[in-house]
Amino acid sequence: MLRYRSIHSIKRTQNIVFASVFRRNITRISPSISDILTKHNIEITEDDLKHDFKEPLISHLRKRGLIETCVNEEQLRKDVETKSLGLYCGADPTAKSLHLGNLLPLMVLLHFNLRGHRIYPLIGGATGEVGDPSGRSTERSSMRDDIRKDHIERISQQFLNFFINAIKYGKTRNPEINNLQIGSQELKNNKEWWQNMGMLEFLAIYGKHIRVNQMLSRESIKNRLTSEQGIGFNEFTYQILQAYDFYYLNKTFNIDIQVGGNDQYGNIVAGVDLINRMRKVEESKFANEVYGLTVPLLTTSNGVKFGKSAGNAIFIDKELTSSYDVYQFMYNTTDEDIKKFMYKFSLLPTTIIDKIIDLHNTDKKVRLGQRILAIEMCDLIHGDGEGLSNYIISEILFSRNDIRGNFKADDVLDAFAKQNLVKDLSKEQLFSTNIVNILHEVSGGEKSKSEFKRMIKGGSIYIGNTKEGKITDSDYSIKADDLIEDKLLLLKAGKKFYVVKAI
Ligand SMILES: N[C@@H](Cc1ccc(O)cc1)C(=O)O
Repeated sequence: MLRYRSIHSIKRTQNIVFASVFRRNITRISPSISDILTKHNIEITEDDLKHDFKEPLISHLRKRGLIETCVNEEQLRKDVETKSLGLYCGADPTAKSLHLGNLLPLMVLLHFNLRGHRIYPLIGGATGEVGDPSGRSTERSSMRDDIRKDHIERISQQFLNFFINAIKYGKTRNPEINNLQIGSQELKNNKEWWQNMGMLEFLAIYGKHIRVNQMLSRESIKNRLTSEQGIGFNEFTYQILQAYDFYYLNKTFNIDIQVGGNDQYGNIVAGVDLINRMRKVEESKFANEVYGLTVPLLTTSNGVKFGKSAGNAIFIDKELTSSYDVYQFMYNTTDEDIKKFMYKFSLLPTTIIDKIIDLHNTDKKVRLGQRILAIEMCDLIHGDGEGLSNYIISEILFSRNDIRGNFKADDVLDAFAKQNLVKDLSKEQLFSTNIVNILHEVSGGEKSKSEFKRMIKGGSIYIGNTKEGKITDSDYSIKADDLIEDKLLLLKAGKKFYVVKAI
């Protein structure tokens, strides 16, 4: 039963009753998102919170659209519910930062981790030197050693931060996660085992178990063989390196599952094959089955690869892509893609996502779905509260909705403080002089007083973010009423906002 309606259809009195009933359940969720849900009368019940964890994990991941192919699915469905499994997913240090496209396999690791399984993100310190031909039509250009090292350090840190943050984020979206026994997380670098491997040793022990005809039949190789440029021996042998990684990790750390993008299918299967062949040779008896999982290649409804904006990747490193840009990117999601992306990247209960989407569909212009999706993505990557801050900033910049009454003064101050855009001024100072002096002061002398006077004449100075706040008199002095919650003053000069904290 849907216990919510569009805000437009609820009478004020009803609204208050609903809100107070709902708040009991919702307050256990972060205000970053619960305030919006409450405002739209979306109730979260205990059943909603428990629902996803009652589903068998593989079914749940399929429902969330996180699985494209699954090697040995039938057995995996059983093992995942009864055993503690280890999973790994690798990324080569080809760029300074992971990007949104890399997050999908990490979400699979995350869901397993929440249910107690061990996860091992792996940085390809060794494989990065060779270059994966998967999904590429041309050869990778080589990279300087010092640059690769720098990438390795950065991506290793991003891996660790991602999982720490994503789990924290998860707890703010579903308190049920606090009751779970979360699995361990350990970072690996395949340079660790490759740097001591001798070529002779490798060929003698493993070479004969790796079949060249199978290597030639992989999609990524076939395409390149027929290309004019051909394929270098390094890229041709890449799949062996990844196959051996899986074998080594399975034998040494009991890692049972490799997760990757759909273009990694060939490399993952190569690993499963090598493990099975070596087990026969080594006569290992009690070993578990091994598994491969690939996630779909994410494309948008416009047919472009997800995670790129004007051809550039959206990075998870804040210094390369600000969280505000992540928000804007996700806010531009088409209506058709919202559910798909929310299922994949949010840890909100799926029943709540369904309610959000139903409500979104009643009035798409409101862009409720885009807003929540953008908040979810920012909070997942950069921490709870980031999304709300960006939501507030973009509402102030682009919307005519009065922020007074819609946002708490502290949240607005917090949002702008993150961008270093809040200026503290004492109330005595604020109330004792005219608006031109205040503007001059808060702009840091960026514009002269006469320029501000001219702007007032031209009608482009406002208090607040609505038309009603237009200032027409250069001698106007700020009143207590102009402050929001007695502490926030928002000034708009042309396209620019100045945020003042009255102390
Ligand atoms: N080949 C993977 C990275 C990787 C490297 C080593 C592995 O063992 C696993 C995965 C990629 O390019 O995305």
